[in-house]
Amino acid sequence: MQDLPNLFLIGPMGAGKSTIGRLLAAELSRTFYDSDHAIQDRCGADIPWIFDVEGEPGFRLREMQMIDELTQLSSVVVATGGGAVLREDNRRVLRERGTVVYLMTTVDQQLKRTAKDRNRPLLQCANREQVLNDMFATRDPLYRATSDITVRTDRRSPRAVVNEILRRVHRLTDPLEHAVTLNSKVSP
Ligand SMILES: Nc1ncnc2c1ncn2[C@@H]1O[C@H](COP(=O)(O)OP(=O)(O)O)[C@@H](O)[C@H]1O
Ligand SMILES: O=C(O)C1=C[C@@H](OP(=O)(O)O)[C@@H](O)[C@H](O)C1
Ligand SMILES: [Mg+2]
Repeated sequence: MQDLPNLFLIGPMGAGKSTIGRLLAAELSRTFYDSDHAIQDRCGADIPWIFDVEGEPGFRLREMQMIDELTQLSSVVVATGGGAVLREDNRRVLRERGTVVYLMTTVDQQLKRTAKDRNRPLLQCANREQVLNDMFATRDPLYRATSDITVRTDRRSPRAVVNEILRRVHRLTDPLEHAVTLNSKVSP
C-alpha cells in the first residue's frame, strides 16, 4: 500500500476538525497540528485575545503564515480553522500540498457543539444561528472547491468519522489497490 499524502481538514466551526484530526493522526501514527493551537503557542496568547487586539485581519494574517508553514511539512495531519478557506493563498497551498477533507455538519449540530464555547470570537453574539447560516452561504462553495473528499460528521461518532475518512482517502489515493481488494473478495 502506498504512503498516504498529508491530510488537511477543513470545514466550519464545530464540524469536528480538531477532535477528528487528533484521532486520525493517532490512528496513522502521524504528527498532528491544529493551526489555531499552533498560532496560540507561537503568539503566547489565545484566539479571543488576538481578535481583540489585532482584529480579524490580524488573526487571518497569522493564520495564513501558519498554514503556509504547516502544509510544507511531510506526513502530517493538519486541522485548520473554519475561516482558512477565505484566502486564496490558503486554498492554493492546501490543494497543492496534500489531500483535503471537508468535514461537514448541520448548523443545528454546530449550535449544539459550540453552545458553551467562549473561544470562538465570531460566535460570541446573540444571533449565532444567523451568523452560522451566513458563513455557510459564503464558505460552503470554498470548502467544496478546495477539498478532495467530503465527509459528514453529524450522527456519527468521531471514531466512525475517522474510519470513513481513511476508507475514502485510500480509495482516492490507491484506486488500483482498492479494486484488487474488492475483486479478491468476490473471486472464488
Ligand atoms: N462526530 C462528533 N459527534 C459529536 N460531537 C462531536 C463530533 N465531533 C466533534 N464533536 C464535539 O464538538 C465540539 C467541537 O469540536 P471541534 O473538534 O473543536 O470542532 P472544530 O475544530 O471543527 O471547530 C467538541 O466538543 C467535540 O467534542
Ligand atoms: O470559522 C472561523 O472563522 C474561525 C474558526 C475557529 O476554528 P474552528 O473552526 O476550529 O472552530 C478559529 O480559527 C477562529 O475562531 C475563526
Ligand atoms: Mg478547531
